[in-house]
Amino acid sequence: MSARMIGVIGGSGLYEVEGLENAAWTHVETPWGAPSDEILTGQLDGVPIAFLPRHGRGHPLDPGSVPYRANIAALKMLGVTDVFSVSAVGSFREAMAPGDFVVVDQFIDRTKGRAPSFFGPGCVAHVSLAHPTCPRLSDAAEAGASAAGATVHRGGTYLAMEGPQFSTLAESRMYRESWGADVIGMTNMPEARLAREAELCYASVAMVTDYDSWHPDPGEVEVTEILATAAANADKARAMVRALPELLGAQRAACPHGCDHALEHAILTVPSARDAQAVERLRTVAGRVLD
Ligand SMILES: CSC[C@H]1O[C@H](OP(=O)(O)O)[C@H](O)[C@@H]1O
Ligand SMILES: Nc1ncnc2[nH]cnc12
Repeated sequence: MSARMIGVIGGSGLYEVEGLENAAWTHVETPWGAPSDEILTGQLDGVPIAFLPRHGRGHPLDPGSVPYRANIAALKMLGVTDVFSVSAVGSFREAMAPGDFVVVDQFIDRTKGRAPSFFGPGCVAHVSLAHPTCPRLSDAAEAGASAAGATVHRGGTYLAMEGPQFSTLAESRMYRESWGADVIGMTNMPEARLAREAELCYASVAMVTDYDSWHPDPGEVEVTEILATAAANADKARAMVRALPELLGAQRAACPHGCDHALEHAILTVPSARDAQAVERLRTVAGRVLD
């Protein structure tokens, strides 16, 4: 067993959490720059917790400008072991209605030009991403969201689009009918990839805010509708976060799904061929396998 620290990345409509003991906003600098904002640290029920608003307080960052590598690296550097990502999404399924929560388990990545990896020239690694979310954390997310009174759907495929514009009607129909996506958003990729590379357990809680553009009613996505639904959901999201420490506990057994050992056999570059600067940067997220 080892000490647990819960990380929460808050999406559109969730810019802070309440009730933390010893709450403090902390600046963290990483080899990949500064994260989206300062990180709110403290304890809930005796469990250390770190909260990061993905778009920054006041929402200055669009989905393509979010510093995904710095965000994940900063959480790792603070000692976070388990990451809950909270996001606003459009729904491709009638049954996943605005206001519902979906505990996502798969992704389709349609983002463009975002740095997808901590690794690269000088230190090459290939981690498995067949199962990009952690079932143990997803169990806790599902239980926490249910306890918060949300209607929760367990499992779903999140299509990550580049944005910032919403999808065309043709894209929306294709993602829904041909690609089998269940929800759509703009931020869970490369976030989930990077969490895996940093050996962090990662669960994604998607809060449905709209039916994207495939649905005849209303037939268009309006950001005002999204923000109104996200604001109405924010209390449930905060209640879910408050439930997590008790559900998970302060001590953590190794992940039965191997998230915390994802890099075990992933680094291909032999020590003698590694770039010293790349390795120095990587120590913050992959020190376990580099030291
Ligand atoms: C506010 S509308 C679009 C915006 O909302 C979602 O943000 P997040 O995933 O951080 O909750 C979506 O991905 C877009 O960034
Ligand atoms: N319909 C939608 N498309 C992309 N991102 C979203 N976030 C919330 N609703 C969305």
